[in-house]
Amino acid sequence: MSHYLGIDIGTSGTKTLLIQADGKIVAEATAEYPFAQPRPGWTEQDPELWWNATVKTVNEVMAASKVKPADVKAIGLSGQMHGSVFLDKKSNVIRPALLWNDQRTAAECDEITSAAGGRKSLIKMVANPALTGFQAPKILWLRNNEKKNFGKLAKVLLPKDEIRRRLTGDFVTEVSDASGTLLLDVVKRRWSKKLLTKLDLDSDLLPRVVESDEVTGTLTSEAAKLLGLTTDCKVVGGAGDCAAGAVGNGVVKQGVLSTSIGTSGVMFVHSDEPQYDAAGRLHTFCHAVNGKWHMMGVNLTSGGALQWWVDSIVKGLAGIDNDKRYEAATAEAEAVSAGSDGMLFLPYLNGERTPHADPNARGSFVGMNLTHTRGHMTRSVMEGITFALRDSLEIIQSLDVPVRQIRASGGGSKNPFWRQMQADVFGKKITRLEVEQGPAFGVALLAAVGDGAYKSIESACSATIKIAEETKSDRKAVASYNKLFPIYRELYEQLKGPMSALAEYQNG
Ligand SMILES: Nc1ncnc2c1ncn2[C@@H]1O[C@H](COP(=O)(O)OP(=O)(O)O)[C@@H](O)[C@H]1O
Ligand SMILES: O=C(CO)[C@@H](O)[C@H](O)COP(=O)(O)O
Repeated sequence: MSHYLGIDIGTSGTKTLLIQADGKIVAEATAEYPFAQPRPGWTEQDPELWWNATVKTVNEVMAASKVKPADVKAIGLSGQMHGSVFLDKKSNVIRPALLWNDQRTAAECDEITSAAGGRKSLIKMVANPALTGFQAPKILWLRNNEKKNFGKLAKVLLPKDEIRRRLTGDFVTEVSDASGTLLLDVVKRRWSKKLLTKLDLDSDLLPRVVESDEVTGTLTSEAAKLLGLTTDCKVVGGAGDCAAGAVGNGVVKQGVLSTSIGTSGVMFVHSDEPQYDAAGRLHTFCHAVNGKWHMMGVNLTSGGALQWWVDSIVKGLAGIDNDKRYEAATAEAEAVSAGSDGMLFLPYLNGERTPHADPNARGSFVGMNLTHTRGHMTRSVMEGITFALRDSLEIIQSLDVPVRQIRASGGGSKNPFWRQMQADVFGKKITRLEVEQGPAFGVALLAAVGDGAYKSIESACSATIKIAEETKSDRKAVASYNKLFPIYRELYEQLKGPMSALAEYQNG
C-alpha cells in the first residue's frame, strides 16, 4: 500500500508523520532543538539541526511502522516560513539562518520600501509591505552588515527548501513559502523581476518556484540510505507551515477560516482570487492549493506568550509538574470570569506583526487592582493572545471576505477552555477536527496528491478530514469581550511611544 511522509521543520522542533493514502496516521515522531538569540530581537538557527532532526524522525517512523521502504512513495515538506539559509557556491552554509521572528531588519525594510518607490508601489509588485521577518530584508541585511559573507553568497533558501536540497540536491521552492520572501509576484506566482532589479539582487540567488503539489525531484542515493527509503521516493513542493496547516485543517475553499495558537498565532482565510488589505496589515500569499490564494494575520508571540508566562512565572511559584503545567495554570484561569475582572494583557513580547508591524512593541499587563490574583493574570494572558487574533479577524471581515466557519488549531486550541474563549472573543462558532495534526499532515496530503493518489488537494481534504466538535459562543462572555476589545485596541495606541523607548533601552 502507498504511504506518504510529511515533515514539518518547526522553530522548536521537527515533526514527521507517516500516513496511508486514506489519511490514516501510521506513525509520528518529533525531535526538538533550540534557537539562538545572540541579541534581543535576533533569532538564529543552525540548519544542521533541522537535517539531523529530519534523519532521526524519518528513521523513527519507519522503524515504528515497519512499512516497507518501497511503499513510501512521496514526501511533502513544510516548515517555519521566511527564514534565510545562506549558501556559498559549494552549497556550504555561510552563517546560521536568520529566522521568521528575527527583528533586526527595520532599516532594510525602509530601504526596500524606498527602492520600490513607496509602500503602495511595493504592495502592487509583491502584494505585501516590507516586514522585518520576511526574507528579502534579511538578504539586504547580510549585504549591509556582513559584506564578506555576502561576497560568498550563491543561493538563499527557505528552511524547508534547504532540507529539500539535502534530500534531492535540487534548488526549488514553491509558491506559498516563496510568497513570504517579499520577492514573489504573488498574483502571477513567479519571482518579481521588477523588484529584484530595483533591489539590485541577482535572480540566480533564488531557487526555481513550483506549485505546492508538483514533484520537484527524487531522493539522492545518499539521502535514501540515511533515511532508510528508496531513490524512487519523490519529494513534492510542499508548503510554508501556515498554508500547510491550512491544508491539514481542510481550509481549501472560500468562507473557511482557521486560527492557530502555536508559538505564533495565525488567522488564515482561503481566497479564490488574490485579495488585499490596502493598508498591508494582512499578508496576501499564494495558497498551497493550485491557482488559489490566502490572506493571513500573524501574531509573533501567541501561545509563546502563555509559554513565557507559565514557564517563567507560574511554574516556579507553584512547583507545577512540567507535563501538566498548562492544564494547571489554565485551570486557575478558568475559575476567573470572562474579561479577567478588567485586567488586560498585551502579548507583544517580541514586537508584533499584525496589525501593528512594530518590532518595538512590548508586552504589558494593564488595569491591575488589589483583587486580582495569579489566575486573573493567566486568564488575561490568554485573553490578550485571543484579542490579538481578533484584530486579524476584524480586518478580514472589514474586507467583506465571507466567514462561514472558523476551525481552531495549534497547541493552544487542544484546550477546550481556550476553544470556548475563542468562540466568545470572536463571537463565532468554533469547530475542531477529529485528528488535528497540523502542517505535517497537510504536506503528507500534498505528497499523496503529487503522487496521483488524489486528483486535487480539495478532494484529498474532503476524503480525509472530519470535523469532530463545535463550540458555540456564550452570550454573556461575548458581551464582556465586546466591551473590553476597544480598550485593548486603544492600549497599543496609547503605549506605543513608551514601548518604543523601553525597547531602545533594552537593546542598549
Ligand atoms: N494544555 C494546554 N493548554 C493551553 N495551551 C497549551 C496547552 N498545551 C500547549 N499549549 C500552547 O500551545 C503552544 C504550543 O503549540 P504548538 O502548536 O505545539 O507550537 P509550535 O508552533 O511551536 O509548533 C504552547 O506555547 C502553549 O501556549
Ligand atoms: O512567520 C510565520 C508565518 O508568517 C510563522 O507562522 C512561522 O512560519 C512560524 O513557525 P512555527 O512557530 O510554527 O515553527
